[in-house]
Amino acid sequence: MALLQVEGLTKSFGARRVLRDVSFALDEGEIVGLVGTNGAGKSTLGDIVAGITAADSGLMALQGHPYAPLSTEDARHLGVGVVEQLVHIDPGLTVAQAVFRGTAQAGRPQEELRRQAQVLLAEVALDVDPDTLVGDLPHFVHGLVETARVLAEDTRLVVLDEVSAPLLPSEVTSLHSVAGRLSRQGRGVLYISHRLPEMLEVVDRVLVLRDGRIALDCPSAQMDPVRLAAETVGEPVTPPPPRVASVPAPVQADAAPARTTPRPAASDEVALRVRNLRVPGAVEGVDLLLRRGEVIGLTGHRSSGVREIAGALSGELPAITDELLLHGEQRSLGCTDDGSLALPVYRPDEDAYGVDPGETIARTLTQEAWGTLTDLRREIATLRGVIRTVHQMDVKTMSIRTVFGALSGGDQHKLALARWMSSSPRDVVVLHEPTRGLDVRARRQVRRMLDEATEHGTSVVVVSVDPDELAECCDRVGIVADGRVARWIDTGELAVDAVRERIVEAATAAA
Ligand SMILES: Nc1ncnc2c1ncn2[C@@H]1O[C@H](COP(=O)(O)OP(=O)(O)OP(=O)(O)O)[C@@H](O)[C@H]1O
Repeated sequence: MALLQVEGLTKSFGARRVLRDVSFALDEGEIVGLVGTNGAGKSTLGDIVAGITAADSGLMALQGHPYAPLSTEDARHLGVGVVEQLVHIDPGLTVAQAVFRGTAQAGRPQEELRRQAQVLLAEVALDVDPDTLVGDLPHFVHGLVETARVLAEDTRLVVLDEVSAPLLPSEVTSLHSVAGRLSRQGRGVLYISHRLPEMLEVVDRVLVLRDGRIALDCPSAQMDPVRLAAETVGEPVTPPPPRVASVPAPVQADAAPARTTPRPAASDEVALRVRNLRVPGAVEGVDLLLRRGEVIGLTGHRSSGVREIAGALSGELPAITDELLLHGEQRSLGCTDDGSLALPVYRPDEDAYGVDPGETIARTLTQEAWGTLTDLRREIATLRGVIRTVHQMDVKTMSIRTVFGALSGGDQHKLALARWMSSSPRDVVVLHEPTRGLDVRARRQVRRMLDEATEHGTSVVVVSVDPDELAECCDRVGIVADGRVARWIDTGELAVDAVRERIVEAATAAA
């Protein structure tokens, strides 16, 4: 008997029919991957299973009994837990209180909860003091706190909605160990992710949600990331084009044969030169050279200093250098005078991206104040621009008057990034995880956005945990360890998966 049986689920939001006829089964001890494009309805399906939202029609059964949860509490009571894509935990709670909130143990003495929380946090490989306030934790940790909360309960089925999205490969491995343990205990896991190569390492079976239906239900052993990406979007997916080398590169055994429209090479002009960058207690002496039109990546473990390097460049952290040149001009760091460097920085997990979630797509993407559009031709051009962006980014919506907050997580991120890229000065920018939570097509679109920006002379520093993102977007990737760049990897003429492997290897070796 299946642990969860789903038959003919449908769900619409207004005129948008998201789930048309979804049927699948998930067995005890099975880890099942759920993939689909942004806005395909993965979270909606996960939310229905977890009692967050109700289906319009269709049936579910849990261990053979009719299952129609009225709320998350109801679902939890029946043995179904969820870690939502956008985790909201009261920042005033301690980690121990957060782990046990809403559970049967919540009323137990604090010291007991503290001890139990420590065990659960170790299980999700989270090295934080249970007395830490949630508000003092970095955002990426919240999903792991929620995962510990699910473990605290006697759940039979767990929905993990993009929990891996902000995690380093080593942290994803720990998450996978948790999923493996759940599976060995006979519990089921519905695992939603856009990080396909990693997902295929842990799931037993993969479901592709397309056009409101399960378009493919396939054992993971018969699937590879490229085919899965194609199944997700319903057409073949070409790898992103490489940078044109200014000097022809020697042919490599793992060179990518099929990439055709290359990104133009960066110019020789230096956009940013940093010598001996130091951030007290975190960065020991980093040299950076960023050419005009170049995209460099930086990655490393949480304590490697990578975030602090980015923080220093954006002027958020006090730092010192022996030399700092921005387009040949001497600059200073970490001070507030006119000569200080404060590179514009984009982060996907900033509160609602600085966007009002109740504002329409049209207004969100329109840079001018709405009331000032008095010239009809300009107004039409502006709205055309909005529609073009929505199309290019493949945003699933019925109208540009849809409010931003009603879009799927990935669609929100795409538009927020497009808005940010078009508004910030096109010079040198820092992007944190520009493709986080995006489907393969949207990732290509972001890559095109970066190509366009670099063609206009913008130079980019990408800070990321995701080896695929770094391999797809960057010309060079610096592996940061112990406050220094331990190694640079040239993505040059290599195939994306070969670059990815090198990044993972180098990052693991440097950790
Ligand atoms: N509360 C809501 N009100 C209106 N529309 C909604 C609501 N929740 C979801 N939708 C719409 O349902 C569709 C599916 O959203 P969902 O979040 O399930 O997609 P997803 O596959 O999880 O996407 P992503 O990969 O971007 O997270 C989207 O078009 C979204 O705009």
